[in-house]
Amino acid sequence: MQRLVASSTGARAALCPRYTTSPFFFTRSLRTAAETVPQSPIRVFRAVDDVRKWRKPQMINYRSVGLVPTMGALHEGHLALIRAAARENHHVVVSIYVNPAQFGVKEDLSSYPVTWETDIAALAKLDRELADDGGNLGRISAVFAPTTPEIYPSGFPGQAIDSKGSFVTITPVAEVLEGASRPTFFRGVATVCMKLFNIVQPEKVYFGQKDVQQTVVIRRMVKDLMVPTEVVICPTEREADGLAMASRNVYLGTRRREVAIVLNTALRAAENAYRAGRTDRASVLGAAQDVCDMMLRAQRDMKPSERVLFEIDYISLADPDSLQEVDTIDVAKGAVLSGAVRMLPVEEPQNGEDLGHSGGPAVRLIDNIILPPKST
Ligand SMILES: Nc1ncnc2c1ncn2[C@@H]1O[C@H](COP(=O)(O)OP(=O)(O)OP(=O)(O)O)[C@@H](O)[C@H]1O
Ligand SMILES: CC(C)(CO)[C@@H](O)C(=O)[O-]
Ligand code: BAL
Repeated sequence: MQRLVASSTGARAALCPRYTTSPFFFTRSLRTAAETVPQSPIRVFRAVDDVRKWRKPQMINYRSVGLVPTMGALHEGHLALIRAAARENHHVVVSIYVNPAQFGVKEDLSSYPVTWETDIAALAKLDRELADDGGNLGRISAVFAPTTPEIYPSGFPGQAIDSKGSFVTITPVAEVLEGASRPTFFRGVATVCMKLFNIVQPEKVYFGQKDVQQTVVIRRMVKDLMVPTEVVICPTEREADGLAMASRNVYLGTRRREVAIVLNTALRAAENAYRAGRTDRASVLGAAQDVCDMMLRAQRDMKPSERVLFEIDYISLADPDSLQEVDTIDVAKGAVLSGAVRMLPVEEPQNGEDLGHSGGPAVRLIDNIILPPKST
């Protein structure tokens, strides 16, 4: 039988079994319970220090960690990266952080989809799947979802081009293509990725081919700044019609979703030209341009209440290492075909029409196809 001790601690012990007269246990029991994703053992870390405390023993015990950086609004593309990381690492850490520094001042930071509850439910479900599959080395051990003051301890430097702060810049590869349209984008990406790599200290980091220039920038950063991690690139996951999965697809709504395939259709036409033996820029990119022109003409022939207009930002044929434009494809190296399209808001929205997330603003989508080397 438990004896009640006549002290204030003892009185509390009678009311609540978590309190005991042992000073050691008393101290421990007052600690806040670690946050986890509901119905899963996945820890949720908000603070850099907590990640470091968790990481240290893994390092001492030679347990490998794979990091999957994301901005949340998770879809199958993200889950494929996590699956790849679980196959190759004892622990997977998924970061979810909408990094304001990579958004231009006029970009969609304020409306970027934030779906924390569905994201963590998807992670819990995937983690159970990973546990049941004997082919995996590890599972999802943690989600790192920091706040902006945590990630920018000296204060957030701002989103402006001339912001002052501690930045990582990777030039010239970050200045072309996406970097030309979004001048602060890769400065923000490289800076936050360097921070994430320093915090988590992963053996491997996982990125999607969908953001091809990002993969080139991160590889270059890791190489030039001697970051001790391996960059793994996973293939682009696509919808059934070929549209690259992307968090921003939720902005599209039904009408624009059908036409959003234009970029992938154009890139595939260019790929076919290469496969058919064309290596000159005019033929390869001409095939893509023809598709864009034809699809835009077809939309312009429709009523404003039914059509979808779009603007091609760029379609590029570039060297795979430098991302500089090429006039002729060096078949020993192959090339990167990439592009960006701006889907304009629909005209004359109809009553009850699904316009997409946040009322269907203009949305910029990217895609790419790697043209592989050919043996001569
Ligand atoms: N369809 C996809 N297939 C494979 N990887 C993807 C895909 N979409 C995104 N990723 C990768 O997931 C990681 C996190 O990307 P992010 O959270 O920005 O999602 P996103 O879908 O690219 O968002 P956005 O719509 O803003 O471009 C990146 O490495 C990105 O390349
Ligand atoms: C790599 C990344 C998570 C950095 O914020 C982001 O650019 C993304 O989601 O691709
Ligand atoms: N995946 C790209 C993130 C961005 O556009 O900000």
